[in-house]
Amino acid sequence: MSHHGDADASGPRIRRGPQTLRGAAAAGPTFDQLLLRSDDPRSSERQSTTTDAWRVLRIQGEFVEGFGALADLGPAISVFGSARTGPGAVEYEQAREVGRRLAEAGFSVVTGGGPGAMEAANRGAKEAGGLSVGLGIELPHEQGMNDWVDLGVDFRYFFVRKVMFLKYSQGFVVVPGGLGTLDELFEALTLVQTGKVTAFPVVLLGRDFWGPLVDWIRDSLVARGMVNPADVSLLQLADSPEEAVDLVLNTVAGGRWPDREDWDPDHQRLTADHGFASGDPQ
Ligand SMILES: CC(C)=CCNc1ncnc2c1ncn2[C@@H]1O[C@H](COP(=O)(O)O)[C@@H](O)[C@H]1O
Repeated sequence: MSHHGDADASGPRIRRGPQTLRGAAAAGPTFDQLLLRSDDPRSSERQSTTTDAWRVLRIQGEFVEGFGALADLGPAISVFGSARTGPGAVEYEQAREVGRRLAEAGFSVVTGGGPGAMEAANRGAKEAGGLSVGLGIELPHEQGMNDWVDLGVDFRYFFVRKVMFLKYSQGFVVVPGGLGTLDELFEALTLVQTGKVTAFPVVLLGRDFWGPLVDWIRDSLVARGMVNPADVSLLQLADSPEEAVDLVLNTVAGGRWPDREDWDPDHQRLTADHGFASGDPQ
């Protein structure tokens, strides 16, 4: 599935939806770039309106494809982390162990499908015989889905993809990462804080890395009344992959790890005796 090396042979490539573009053809923008750029005020408004109306249909289609591909996923946990954490790094091995332990517990492992910590978690899941899922994103000069993804879905739009992480997993494990990782982490926290999703565990693996952020949230944001103290308790810190997986699964399961019998496929959630409400963003 990987196309590593292609870029060296024929120059950088970009993916635009189903298209792979190289050379002169790769000069164009991605779908996200097209959507998010402001209109040139001199261009005709009518043309922009027409283009965006069509774009809405494409966005709808992307939701339909994503929902269709993931509907039968079963219990799943998403793992987020840096795209730049390479094999051999402590964080890479930790993400791999998280993937492995989740798979051994019967959970599918969902990542952004890219390199680094995403690849590591997919790898751990696949090595343990679990279902390894990648929700990829079209990025300029992106390398493509990592080799350890069994079920891969590529998205053109970041926001559509983010809905999929929330809707089809019952908790997040977050290993060290940068802006992309922080975005995914804070989106989950905001949705829980505002009641858009409930009972959604978020576990941060790596106390040294995440501790100062959690301290800042508590000492600065909570102290100034900008964050409700109860919402900080949504964040759980873990020192090891084993602890991270225990924390996320115990929270999902209300103390007992679920198995497939406990899964209600019609509602994409664990059955009521687990106390698991919904991972479905409104
Ligand atoms: C080497 C490189 C930048 C590759 C980019 N390739 C990517 N492919 C898929 N998801 C990604 C990629 N970059 C960022 N993300 C998303 O943002 C998070 C990582 O961003 P960051 O490296 O922490 O900020 C991941 O959990 C993933 O969901």
